[in-house]
Amino acid sequence: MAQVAKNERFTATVEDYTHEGMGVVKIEGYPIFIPDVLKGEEIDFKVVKANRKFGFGKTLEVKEASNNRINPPCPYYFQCGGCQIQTLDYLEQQHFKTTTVDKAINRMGKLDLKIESIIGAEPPFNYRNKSQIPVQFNDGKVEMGFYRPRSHDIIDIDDCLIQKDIHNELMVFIRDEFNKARISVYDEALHQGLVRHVIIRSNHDDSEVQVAFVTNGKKNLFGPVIEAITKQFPMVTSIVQNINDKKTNVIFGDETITLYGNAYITDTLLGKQFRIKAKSFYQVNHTQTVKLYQKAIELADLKGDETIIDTYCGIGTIGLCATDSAKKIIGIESVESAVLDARENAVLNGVDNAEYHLGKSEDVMKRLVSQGVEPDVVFVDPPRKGCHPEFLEALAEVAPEKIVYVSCNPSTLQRDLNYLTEHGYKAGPVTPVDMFPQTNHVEAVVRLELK
Ligand SMILES: C[S@@+](CC[C@H](N)C(=O)[O-])C[C@H]1O[C@@H](n2cnc3c(N)ncnc32)[C@H](O)[C@@H]1O
Repeated sequence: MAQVAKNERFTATVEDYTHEGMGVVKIEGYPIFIPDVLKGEEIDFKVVKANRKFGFGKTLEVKEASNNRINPPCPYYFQCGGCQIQTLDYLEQQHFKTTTVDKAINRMGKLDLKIESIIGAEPPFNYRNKSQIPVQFNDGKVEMGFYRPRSHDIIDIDDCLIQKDIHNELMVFIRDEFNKARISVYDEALHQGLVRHVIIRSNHDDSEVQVAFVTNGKKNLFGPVIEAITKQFPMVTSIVQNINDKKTNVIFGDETITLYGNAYITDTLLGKQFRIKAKSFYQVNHTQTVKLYQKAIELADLKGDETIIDTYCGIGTIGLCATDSAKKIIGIESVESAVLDARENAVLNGVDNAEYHLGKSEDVMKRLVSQGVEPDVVFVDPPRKGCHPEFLEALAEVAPEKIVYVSCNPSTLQRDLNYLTEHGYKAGPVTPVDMFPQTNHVEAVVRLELK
């Protein structure tokens, strides 16, 4: 393999994409990763970093552009770390994501599964129903926006193309109100000042919106800001303050206080009602969640008399959407506010045979197995790091007839599918779902059945 040096210049054709959406070129077999270039493009580039096995480059000129190249529609795209693939048109984005799932599942692992066409989003903008907006004080004013890539430097943003319009309107309004009220803002380096983040979350038709102020300490200086917000935005039905006084990158702290209205907002999903508190997980793209859940429910193929385990269940959405007539629904979730929401959501939807366990899936599942629980179907929807080995062990031991695995990380999905297919299961086709257009993230869903 050739070794290249920093600042060396080359001309090459982009051969492929990394799973992060960067283009891959090879100089005598040595791979160099370059952002914002498309497969098939001929580019002049310079090497900006050369490691032993791979390097990184920066485009100097696109000599032959792909037909799928577009000008990023967002003016902040080249500074902001929120989106990674806006130079790809939506067709190419979907192609990239389908291929990413295929490579993760089939080329890196021992599996040979069919990858279905990705379930795309229309339109692929203004979908995010949750915005986590860091706040900083700079040049005599409050700034709110999103971080530059790999940094905690905030770009002051007026309009983010992937978050819903109501979020943009509120973000700009709150920033102005913070400036008017001279609100104290957190300084990360000094660990001083009050407001760290503003979190905005809305339901599908914007009839209920929550604003959460995450603060370093308990001071409540928000009276005038709350008055202004609720006067201008009557759909804001919940304003809460979450206290996070730790030196940490984790956004939420332990305590949440309701400042105005309810502690939650309510959303409708597949005809069911869901209450969502600030710290509970809820899928960020409502339209795509409906399609993802419909696919997961289709794969579960329920008859109505099953015992269902919904693990990593959040506020109970998948299990409660899946059926009106299960024998029993057992949810497992590690975040307390989500478990409390899930219990309320069962009641809200008239379901009296659901129980929710607070704890880690790996611990609760083992306990359920030792108590003799015999699920027919298990929904598994873990965070990016995938399932804990002890959870998978317990799952294989209890051996439900069907497992429906929803994943937001194809590489941990592949690892967990490998385990389950070596322990008695056969995996079906994998369906990618584009929950996060303009970013390099991709969701996927697959059914496993006992062999
Ligand atoms: C990707 S979310 C899915 C939630 C839900 N199924 C949905 O569709 O909204 C993953 C959930 O797993 C929870 N979680 C993370 N680690 C966990 C663990 N070890 N055991 C149980 N739940 C966990 C998170 O709090 C989060 O609610």
